[in-house]
Amino acid sequence: MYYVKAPAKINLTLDVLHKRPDGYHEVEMIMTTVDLADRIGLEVREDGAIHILSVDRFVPNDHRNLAYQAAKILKEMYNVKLGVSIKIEKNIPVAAGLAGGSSDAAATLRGLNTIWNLGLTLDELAQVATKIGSDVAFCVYGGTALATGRGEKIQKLPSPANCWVILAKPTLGVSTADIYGNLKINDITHPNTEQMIQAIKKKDFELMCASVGNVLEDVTLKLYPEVAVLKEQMQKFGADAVLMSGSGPTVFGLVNQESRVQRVYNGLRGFCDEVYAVRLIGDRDTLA
Ligand SMILES: C[C@](O)(CO)[C@H](O)COP(=O)(O)OP(=O)(O)OC[C@H]1O[C@@H](n2ccc(N)nc2=O)[C@H](O)[C@@H]1O
Ligand SMILES: Nc1ncnc2c1ncn2[C@@H]1O[C@H](COP(=O)(O)OP(=O)(O)OP(=O)(O)O)[C@@H](O)[C@H]1O
Repeated sequence: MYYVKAPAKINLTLDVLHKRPDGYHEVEMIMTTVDLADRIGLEVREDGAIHILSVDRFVPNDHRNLAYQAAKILKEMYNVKLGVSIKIEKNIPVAAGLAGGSSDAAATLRGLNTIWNLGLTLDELAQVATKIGSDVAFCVYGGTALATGRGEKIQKLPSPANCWVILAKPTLGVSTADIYGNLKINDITHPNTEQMIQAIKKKDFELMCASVGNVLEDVTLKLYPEVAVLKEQMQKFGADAVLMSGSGPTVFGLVNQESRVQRVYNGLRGFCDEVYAVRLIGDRDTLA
């Protein structure tokens, strides 16, 4: 079995510029990977079939799985005769705003490139990724990046100031399409993406905390008030910056002092079953 790591992402910023004629939203967002990861095991099959093995009851075991779709598209595009068995060990919460499915698909692309001996570059794999979902291209590279277009155009950024990330996921899943669908374009407070880029380049933790922003947050908070409560709790327990990731409902807190990590983590455990204290990975080389 050949294993590949599929880390979760958080959005340090997420801005929407306008709605496009194709129904997608033109975005400008900064994403970075954290060290909460699924593990994808791949085994070549001589019969050409694609099989998914997953024990998580929320993760589909068939063609609906994004890892399955990744294998199918890659196989068709490059006329591969071999098949694959894909084992998914799920650690990233599902439908959480952490790109779990997208990262599984991206890891599958990277892994198949190796075990099917395709010799493709990451840029070529990212092209394939855009056919699977908007977040998959970013997940092919990992690290930290500015994503534009519908999320598939990736410009690499250096890794930000290192810090702890507390993730808290309430027991509800959200539909990304619903959240974008409820966004009122004329009623948006835009985050300062340029300032966040400067904060990352200077490895300035305080400026990074001052620059976080996600225009989807208000939409999700209105639909699910429990997410707002979680945000307040995270602030109260002393995180330096608190934001919802992606379309939610996971809320993350940035903390740079190790002594405060435990306080925020323990405080939230009282309110929320799924709490994780992880570190920013931020650097794409860690995927290699
Ligand atoms: C919320 C984020 O996760 C932030 O990173 C992404 O923008 C969404 O990425 P994703 O889950 O990979 O999204 P996709 O699977 O491509 O799209 C799901 C649905 O979200 C909406 N969608 C997604 C991306 C985008 N730029 N505009 C949209 O309006 C569309 O209704 C689409 O049908
Ligand atoms: N490998 C996979 N892991 C998890 N969910 C998957 C996978 N493949 C397909 N799905 C489906 O995708 C849905 C969304 O799951 P996912 O965990 O990717 O959401 P997300 O973290 O909100 O993604 P994003 O942040 O990219 O919007 C799930 O409800 C599930 O049915």
